[in-house]
Amino acid sequence: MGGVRESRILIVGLGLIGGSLAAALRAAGYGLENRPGEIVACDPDAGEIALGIEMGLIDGGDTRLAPLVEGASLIVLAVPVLAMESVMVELAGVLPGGSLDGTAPGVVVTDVGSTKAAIRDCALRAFGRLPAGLVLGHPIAGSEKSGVVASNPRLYANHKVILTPVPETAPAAVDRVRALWRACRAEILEMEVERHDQVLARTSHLPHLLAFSLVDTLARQDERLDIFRYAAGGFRDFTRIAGSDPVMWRDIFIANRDAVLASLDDFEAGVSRLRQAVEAGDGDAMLAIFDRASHARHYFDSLLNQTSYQAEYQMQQQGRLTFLASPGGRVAGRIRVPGDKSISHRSIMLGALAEGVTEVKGFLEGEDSLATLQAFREMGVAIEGPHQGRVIVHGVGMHGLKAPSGPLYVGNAGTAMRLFAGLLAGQAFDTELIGDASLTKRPMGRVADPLRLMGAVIDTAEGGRPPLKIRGGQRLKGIDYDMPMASAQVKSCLLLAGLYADGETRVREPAPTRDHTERMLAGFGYEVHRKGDTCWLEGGGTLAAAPIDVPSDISSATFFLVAAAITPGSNLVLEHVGINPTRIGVINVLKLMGADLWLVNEHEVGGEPVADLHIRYAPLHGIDIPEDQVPLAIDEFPALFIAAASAIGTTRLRGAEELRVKESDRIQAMADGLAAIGVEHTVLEDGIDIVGAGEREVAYGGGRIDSLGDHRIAMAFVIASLRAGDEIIIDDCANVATSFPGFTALARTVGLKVREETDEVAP
Ligand SMILES: O=C(O)C1=C[C@@H](OP(=O)(O)O)[C@@H](O)[C@H](O)C1
Ligand SMILES: C=C(OP(=O)(O)O)C(=O)O
Repeated sequence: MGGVRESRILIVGLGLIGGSLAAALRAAGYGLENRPGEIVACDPDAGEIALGIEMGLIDGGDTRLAPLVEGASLIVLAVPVLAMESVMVELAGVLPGGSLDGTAPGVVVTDVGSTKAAIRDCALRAFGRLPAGLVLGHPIAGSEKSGVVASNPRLYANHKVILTPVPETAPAAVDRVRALWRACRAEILEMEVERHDQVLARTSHLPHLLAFSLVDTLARQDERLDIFRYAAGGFRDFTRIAGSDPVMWRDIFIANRDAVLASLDDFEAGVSRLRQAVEAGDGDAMLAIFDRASHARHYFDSLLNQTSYQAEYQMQQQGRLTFLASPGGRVAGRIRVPGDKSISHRSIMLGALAEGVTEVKGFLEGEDSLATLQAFREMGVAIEGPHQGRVIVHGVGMHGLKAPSGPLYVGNAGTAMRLFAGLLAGQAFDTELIGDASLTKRPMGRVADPLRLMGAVIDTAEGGRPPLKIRGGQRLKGIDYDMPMASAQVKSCLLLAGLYADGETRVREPAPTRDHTERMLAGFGYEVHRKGDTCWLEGGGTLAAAPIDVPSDISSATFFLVAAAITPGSNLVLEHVGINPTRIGVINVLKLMGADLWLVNEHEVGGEPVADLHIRYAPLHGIDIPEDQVPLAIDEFPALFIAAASAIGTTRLRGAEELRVKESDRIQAMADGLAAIGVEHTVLEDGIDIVGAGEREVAYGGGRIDSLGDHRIAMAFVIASLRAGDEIIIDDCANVATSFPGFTALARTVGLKVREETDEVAP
């Protein structure tokens, strides 16, 4: 009976909640056969006690509290919220002084009430202080059924129990209550009292109030209850909880009055917005609301079921997805990798700001671009899809975005955060941009500083890191900006802010960087000028929706290009890959190294050139990578390092310090991984020298790699397995879903021997 060391548990109030607790403890073996432990219950209804004994849930009970308290080590108060005070007053009278001081073997008291501030205040009145042995708690589980007869031993399994200890609570007492709920197989969280009440007002109390009210309203309108005969599934689903215990719910609404009223105000405002949309026949507004709700609902589902990439992302937070790549094999076939991440982000951004409806094909359904999509939904844009790469964005125009109700979360996506910074600096409302742990370490001063020169008001955390707090309603003015680094994200950020600025915004880049923003703006009818290293636009124009066909991402294709380039016997075609001249550094570098690589079927889709890339194995040679290729291949270096490790001779990279501020420090992360598989190298501040394997068939060993949650590090070492002598195990890989969902499955179809392993959830 894992961890419950109580000699006697007293449950006060033997209804569904108390009875189910007894049933769950019994199911876990507590007090059964010759194991120690006893469960007793107090209830004003002697019939419930008798039933509890008959059902084998409790060993004994009484309608009076005092006789049961002696000998009880843990007391669980499971009475309606408004009955708590009288029970606590009685307890304070019968518990010997000092027994609730939180020290072992003192008594611990906990409760299961649905509101916490009111019960804490009761305790304060009853005991004259908050005893150290009192641990307030709330199992988020229930049923519309009531009474001990409805007890269910599985009621709490995989449900959350929120404990709300206060500063006075003894940690040892919290541990004992945790042990109780762990035995019921519940998931235990801790929260502050006030926060608990606000959260529950929204997620539980409000829906119950609505269900009671809807059923009552309809029942009044139809005294003979005829309409219920015709009620469809939707009615049944929505109103199931209106069958819940009335006394319990009256007490909850009295006890949590203020938080419930606040959530009801929000709800009424929401209903009235929807009412206006229905009244005006405003299909776009309705679609925006329904679409946002539908996606939010699916998101909750996937979180609960732990199946989607959002859940994978959660796992990644705990570093639990591992790739295991067996050595050897060769690559052959014809594949299409997912859509371009940079273009996907921009398709949603410009589509949202355009007049009209933008249809997107080939959209990357990866975590990064989905974060951008979700952020626009939160700013009131109706977006249909994605369904198999198709997305329909109902543009709201340059000034149609609405203030989101909370911070915008962009996950792992540097592109999203930096481009949003510019776009949001020009809005009338305040926003906050937040990201995951990796993004929170990345530099944002590079966008915040020039945006401030334009008149934007932006706060960052220390060292110019996220979160970014952007004050709306500022008048922006165009600037002439010399970028200190070659960054397409900074350039794009400033151009997007420039759309809202007075006059011209000019950006000079020290080396050419990807120009998807400029091309797409032009495709949406917005004039962008370029002369030499400078591009500029004039603020105040409008965007006209245009269809977008997103090519396959050359950065994702790179892993397979390198795979084929390093593996004898390989022959592979990658279809419909974007070959924008500002992105083809990897093709140039591989060709310089001697790769047998050529392009077929070159054509243009929606302003972006594409081609099928054909590659066959040919021995690679180490080279000094030309510095002008660095920005054109910036995301491709992790894979190119593997090409270098498999080549004949040494490859030298310089001028690539930007690699240190990506999802990880990619120079160091790759160097550590190369060291783990025995590849000789020298790390420099702005680059690396990598000594290739020469003509050896097995180029290096196997080993265990930490991807540091960086998708490109993870995928690079999967490719390395083709020339490894032993298995390569790569930890912390869930972030591969940010840019390349389905990577391992696609890799297997062309001949890689890679599988995924997910650790069990730690208790
Ligand atoms: O603009 C873009 O879409 C991107 C620009 C590059 O970042 P920098 O601008 O920081 O070089 C690149 O690394 C990133 O994956 C995508
Ligand atoms: C650097 C990358 O992306 P971002 O900056 O958008 O996080 C990348 O995908 O390699």
